[in-house]
Amino acid sequence: MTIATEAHANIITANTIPADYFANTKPIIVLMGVCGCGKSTVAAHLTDRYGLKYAEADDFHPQANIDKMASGIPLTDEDRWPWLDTLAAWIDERIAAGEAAVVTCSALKKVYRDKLRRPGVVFVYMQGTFDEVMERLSHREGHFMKPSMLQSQFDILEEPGDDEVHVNVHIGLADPDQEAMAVAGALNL
Ligand SMILES: Nc1ncnc2c1ncn2[C@@H]1O[C@H](COP(=O)(O)OP(=O)(O)O)[C@@H](O)[C@H]1O
Ligand SMILES: O=C(O)[C@H](O)[C@@H](O)[C@H](O)[C@H](O)COP(=O)(O)O
Repeated sequence: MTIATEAHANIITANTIPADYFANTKPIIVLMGVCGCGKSTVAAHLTDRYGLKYAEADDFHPQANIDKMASGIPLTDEDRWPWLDTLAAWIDERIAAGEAAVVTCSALKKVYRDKLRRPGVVFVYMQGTFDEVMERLSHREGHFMKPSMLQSQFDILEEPGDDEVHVNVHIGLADPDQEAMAVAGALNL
């Protein structure tokens, strides 16, 4: 059980999860947003606390995609479709096994999220300004995705709409554990 505090409430700026959404399904939490917004960090806190299965979408990219991004070239839709399909297959396995899970995936466009959308899937959108995310990215070391790629991610970002089951997390207000607790509170984990 999560004790949500007032501080946690400020971090969550939208929540469109229907009251009975998890009545028959376990939550599949897709942490989404541009590179460097904090998806993997929050995922680590959530999986530690709740023992959830975890998929990092970067691990599902073919090497060619990683090499392309590492050389400073954004992926195209064609690069992304098969990658999203393998991730969707992983989600289907969790649903078939009745397992709750966390997935970290940029899922920047609605059509990408449509590939992952299933009953029980909730998108947790980590929302920040370019400057807020750049501040985080500029301190991250040892990652193939360089800060110079951030603009290309914002260029194609489509924020989740009210017709999508999602929670918005306002980044930059709290440390990662508090962000994870806020997410857990919003999802009633
Ligand atoms: N709540 C936070 N406060 C401050 N820094 C954070 C927070 N969450 C993540 N970071 C830092 O921001 C950087 C990017 O986070 P990361 O989890 O790698 O993002 P993503 O998985 O979305 O690319 C990392 O250096 C991480 O330590
Ligand atoms: O669709 C894409 O362009 C890629 O998925 C891209 O989003 C990349 O994989 C990550 O952004 C880099 O990894 P982090 O998001 O973990 O920084």
